[in-house]
Amino acid sequence: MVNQVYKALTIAGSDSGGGAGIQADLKTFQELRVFGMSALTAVTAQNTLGVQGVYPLSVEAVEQQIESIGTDLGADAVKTGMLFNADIIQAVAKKVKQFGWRRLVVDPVMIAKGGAPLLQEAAVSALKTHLLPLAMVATPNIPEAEVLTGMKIRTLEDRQEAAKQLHKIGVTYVVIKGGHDDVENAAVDLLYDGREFSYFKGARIETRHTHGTGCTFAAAVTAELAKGRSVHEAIKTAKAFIQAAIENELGIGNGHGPTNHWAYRQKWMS
Ligand SMILES: Nc1ncnc2c1ncn2[C@@H]1O[C@H](COP(=O)(O)OP(=O)(O)OP(=O)(O)O)[C@@H](O)[C@H]1O
Ligand SMILES: Cc1ncc(CO)c(N)n1
Repeated sequence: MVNQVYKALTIAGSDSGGGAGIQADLKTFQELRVFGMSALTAVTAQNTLGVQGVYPLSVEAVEQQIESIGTDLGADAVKTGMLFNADIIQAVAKKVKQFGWRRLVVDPVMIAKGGAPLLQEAAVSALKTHLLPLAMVATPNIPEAEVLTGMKIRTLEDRQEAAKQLHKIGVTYVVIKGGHDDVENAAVDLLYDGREFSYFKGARIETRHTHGTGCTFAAAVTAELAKGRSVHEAIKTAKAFIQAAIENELGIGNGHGPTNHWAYRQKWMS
């Protein structure tokens, strides 16, 4: 007998270097035993040193890929990453509504670690108007939460206030990640569900190999949601997944290397 197959779709950009974007998402889905599908929004020429080129796809190409998946395979959960421009964002929102996808994780990717823009400035308002209100979970890092709310986030109280604002926009569960906030050698992610705050804490690891941490974390949340887990459970697993992936660095490339997507599985096998 075939076990139940859970399916997740990622709508994002390709990272030729394999550490972030579509590649990180599909690897993470696979590691968590979820069948991964993809709709590409852009191709990036990228490695551990930076982004050398960004080549967006047409709106038609994005829509058709989603249509092909939605009309046949279906998806138990959907993640968005790099969407690049307002037209693509609107098209993705339209398709998410068309197929009634409720388990939607929006990772509002804006800039790569080296500073290269992965979202046009004019597209921020499209994200707020069209896509975030459909999100079950949104996973901004602190700089992204600042852009989305127009706030400066310095303290934990600021982060809580930003989470409340994003909840008002229509995000059901807001996660503001703490990778950029060094508090007592910990990396603490905050979750707001509209009523209370929860905190997911991990030891901060001193490493330069953090390329794709955000994509990998959000992909792990998506995979767990595809299996029907609660948002709290999904974030707990995602935090353990990214912690193992950062701790067991691969040390490849000459710059900010990728995380280790198979570390979490090895931890349970050894
Ligand atoms: N040095 C670190 N040690 C431990 N955990 C970390 C570290 N850096 C990031 N994390 C964790 O990794 C996850 C992703 O967080 P981060 O804030 O780095 O995302 P991001 O900035 O969106 O990543 P990306 O560079 O891929 O865009 C979070 O769970 C965060 O707590
Ligand atoms: C394609 C792509 N998506 C997301 C990120 C953010 O890590 C990246 N560097 N590249």
